[in-house]
Amino acid sequence: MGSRDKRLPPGPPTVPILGNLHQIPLTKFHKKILEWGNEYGNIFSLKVGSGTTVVLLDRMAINQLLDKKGSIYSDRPKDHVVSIIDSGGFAFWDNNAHWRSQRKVTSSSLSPTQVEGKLREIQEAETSILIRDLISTPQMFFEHVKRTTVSIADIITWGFRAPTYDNWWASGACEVSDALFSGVTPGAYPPVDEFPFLKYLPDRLSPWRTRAERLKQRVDSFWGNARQRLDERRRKGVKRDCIADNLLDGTQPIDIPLTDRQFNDFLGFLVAAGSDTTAGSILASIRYLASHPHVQKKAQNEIDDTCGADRLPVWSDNGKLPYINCIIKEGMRIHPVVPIVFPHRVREDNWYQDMLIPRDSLVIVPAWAIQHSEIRGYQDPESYNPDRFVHHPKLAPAYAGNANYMNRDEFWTLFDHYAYGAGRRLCPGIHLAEHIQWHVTALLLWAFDIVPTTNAQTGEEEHLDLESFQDGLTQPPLPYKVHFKVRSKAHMETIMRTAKGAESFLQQYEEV
Ligand code: HEM
Repeated sequence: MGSRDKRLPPGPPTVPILGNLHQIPLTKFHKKILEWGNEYGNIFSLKVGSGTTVVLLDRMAINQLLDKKGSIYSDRPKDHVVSIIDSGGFAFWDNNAHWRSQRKVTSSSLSPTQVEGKLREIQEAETSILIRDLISTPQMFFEHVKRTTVSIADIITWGFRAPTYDNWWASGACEVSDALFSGVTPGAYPPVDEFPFLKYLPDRLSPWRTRAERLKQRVDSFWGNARQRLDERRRKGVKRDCIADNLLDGTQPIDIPLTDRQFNDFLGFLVAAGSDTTAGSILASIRYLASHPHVQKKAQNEIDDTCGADRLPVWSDNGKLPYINCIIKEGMRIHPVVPIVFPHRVREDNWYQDMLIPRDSLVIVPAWAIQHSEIRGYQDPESYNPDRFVHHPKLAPAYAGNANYMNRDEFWTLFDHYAYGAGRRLCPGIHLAEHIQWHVTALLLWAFDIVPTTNAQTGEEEHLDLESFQDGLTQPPLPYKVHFKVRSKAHMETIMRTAKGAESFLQQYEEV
């Protein structure tokens, strides 16, 4: 136990029983992966007890295995603690009929046609409210960004919006999602699956079990409450065009009908997965923009030529604003908010380049490590430079879904990132996430110069630490300060006018 079979990909030396467990850091694991990749190669393995993890830093291997052999590379880890919590909707399920059924509903509800069609106005309206709120209470910009992403997700799934961050649909949903992601983060509980005897210890020696059971109750109770609000609205005869109502009315078909609990978990998880990640990406990007004024200026030149000060950018301007796409892509390259993509599990023994990837191994795509590696394709990877994408400016779905990885990544010349994962588990929210980021980035740069704050006493610019992120499964930035300076009086008037129209459009999603 703990030793490495000679047929496995190479990796750091192991010790009996633990394997490499003692070498896996509890924080900044994504950075350690890059170090190990440089030492042991693009495909290496780690042993934890009886389990094997294979790390793929190799674009071709990701394509050959996760994309091309998706039928065997798309299960999820068998995780005892996650199975106690069991509130992950389909994200934590194996590639089975239930997973396919829920994934199909998600993909069709969040398809490019939907995101650019009936969901576009919701995004436009909520982002113009964001810009208005940044003028009235700029110090609350973390809350405003989170409110925006969670409200869009709430409307699409449950048909309710969150007008302020204090609203239950925003703060409540964000808190329960944070708790869920923290609860399933590796390191939050002992490696029970690799050392199965831990499962049999009594409760008093297994605080992780009690924590998992409490988390299950908390998540269940929160999304159960959302369900009551939905049922109450429907009892009053108010139906809305959202996933919940469409499922209940049968206008959204589903292959395998859901129990009440599955229904609540499914919609709840979509909100959790869609809001925290998107807000984290946007907040990271704002900090890079604040410390790179020339990047803002370049985008603003494009925006000003296209929109002037009398109207906000809208999605149909997309073709004329390619630099906005470059900013989004560089933000997700330099800081993928999920730095290590959730593991995939391989269903049967498989050989790749004379190396065995044994059945039940976990396979990891370390997005951060690949995207921070000069030898894996990014020149000067530590520098924030959206210009690296100017000849490759389409948004991520155009490349991520491409069957030919050379097109996806154009090896050695131009590259796209892995921030949304790979293969059959590729994030099904990718189109929505990219569109929300597009709207927020375009509107922010149209409306404001984003500048570092100044010290009241010395008058000097305050330093922005570009490296301070939360640790865990998702890694949004830790709180920081910036100043949102409205670009002109004309911009201000346009913002207020547009926000008024947005408020009246969004009223249809208020609680009844
Ligand atoms: C910037 C924003 C986002 C990022 C960085 C992101 C990233 C990811 C990643 C890395 C995965 C795992 C992929 C894999 O296993 O290979 C994933 C899965 C998933 N994401 Fe996203 N995501 C984002 C936004 C969204 C949105 C807006 C939604 C929906 C509203 C969403 C829903 C999901 C779901 C349901 C899964 C599980 C898919 C499955 O297991 O089959 N995500 N996401």
